[in-house]
Amino acid sequence: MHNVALRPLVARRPAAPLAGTLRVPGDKSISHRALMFGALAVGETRISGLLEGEDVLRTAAAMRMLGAEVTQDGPGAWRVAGRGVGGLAEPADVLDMGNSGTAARLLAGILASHPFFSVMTGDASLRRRPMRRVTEPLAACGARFTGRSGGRLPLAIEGAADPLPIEYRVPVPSAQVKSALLLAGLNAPGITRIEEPEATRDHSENMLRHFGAEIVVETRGAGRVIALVGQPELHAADVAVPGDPSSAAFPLVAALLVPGSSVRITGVGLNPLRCGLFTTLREMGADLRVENERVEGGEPVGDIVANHAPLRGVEVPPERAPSMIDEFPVLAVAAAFAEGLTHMRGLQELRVKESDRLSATAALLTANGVRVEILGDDLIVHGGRPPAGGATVATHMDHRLAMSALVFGLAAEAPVAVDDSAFIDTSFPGFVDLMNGLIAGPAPIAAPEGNAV
Ligand SMILES: O=C(O)C1=C[C@@H](OP(=O)(O)O)[C@@H](O)[C@H](O)C1
Ligand SMILES: C=C(OP(=O)(O)O)C(=O)O
Repeated sequence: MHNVALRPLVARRPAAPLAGTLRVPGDKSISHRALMFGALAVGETRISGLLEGEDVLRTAAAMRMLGAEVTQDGPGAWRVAGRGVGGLAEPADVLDMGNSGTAARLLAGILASHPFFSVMTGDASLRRRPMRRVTEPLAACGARFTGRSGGRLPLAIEGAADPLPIEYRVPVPSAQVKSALLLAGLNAPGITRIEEPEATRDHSENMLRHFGAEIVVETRGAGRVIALVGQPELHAADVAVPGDPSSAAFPLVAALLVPGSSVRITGVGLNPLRCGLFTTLREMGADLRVENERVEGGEPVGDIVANHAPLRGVEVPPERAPSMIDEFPVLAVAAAFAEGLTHMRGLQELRVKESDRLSATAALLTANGVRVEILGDDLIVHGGRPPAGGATVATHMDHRLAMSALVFGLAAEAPVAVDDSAFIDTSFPGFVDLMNGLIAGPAPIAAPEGNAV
């Protein structure tokens, strides 16, 4: 349990369908990277649309502690005056990455190849998450990591004085591990070569190119090999952060589930390595359209229109998992309202997120009257009966569980409560107001009687 006051909420069926046009906050993955690459570039990087969620604010604070000048000019508008590759300075205090796996793991890569001592920690959720997946391969550049049992945070890091380039095949599909190694490779002479057996989100690769690094990406089977030439001069570059498809998932699924709804979400990032949920929902019969497709800041972007439609269960193949890894809790909610079985395969990575999302998602649905099975690393949701609702869901310091449970409550027969909504701010500040703003009449998401939000 964390030590700030809990913020319970309850969601109930709205008096009217969801309708309107909205923008979701900036992409979390791209926001972290814009601040980090900006700090490693020479000159001033200007960022628009930065996600001002807790996770990204932790990265901003860490970059400041490492000597970059990070300034907020207005909502979403930030500037980073960088120190150049290898130019960051020893932090005077512990780097606290809060709830953010991305911030912690990418930062480990940066710290590994800077010749100074640092200590990193995080909140109770992050301190439970595995870090050896980055510290073991990063040690090959000459860095030393000392952590708690299981290699967990807090972690003491002695960065390499003369970092070596790394060659590594990432054993799990993880953009965080890949990105940590690329960040370390930036300050090593020679070629850092990373192979991933399955393609994962490529925002680091795209942004490295955007900042002037030499990087070659080759397809190998279902995966990729990435070769980065070390010690480039990165040049400050402007970054326009698109709306986060992982955040868009919540209003979008809510619109599919609440009868009569029609919602347009503008400026959503449509990187193909992030679009597995949209593909799956279409296969389920969802009425989803993409309009105004365009490229902004090197990433594909479009407006998504979602209209309520009946859904049917589908098989989600394991090779699709990396492209929708954060969307399984909300897909499971959609599956509960679909006709028939939805079988999601190959979800082992869900066990090491902010919570064990495989068992917590199953618990969310079971508590609310939906039949669910976990078979090895697969999740099977039995749809077909109107989900009852009525439970209070334990969210385990996990923003995606909290938002998924509230979306469930908007369509279930009885209201659904969450024990704590505080962590929603890590990725989707303003979520509750934005959802309530789509509905005419009394706010369907609110504090339970007798609780102030
Ligand atoms: O690289 C990134 O920005 C992210 C990668 C994914 O984690 P893994 O690399 O652990 O799969 C994802 O779950 C996380 O929300 C963001
Ligand atoms: C897994 C997530 O984030 P992170 O790993 O950065 O904590 C997420 O946002 O769903």
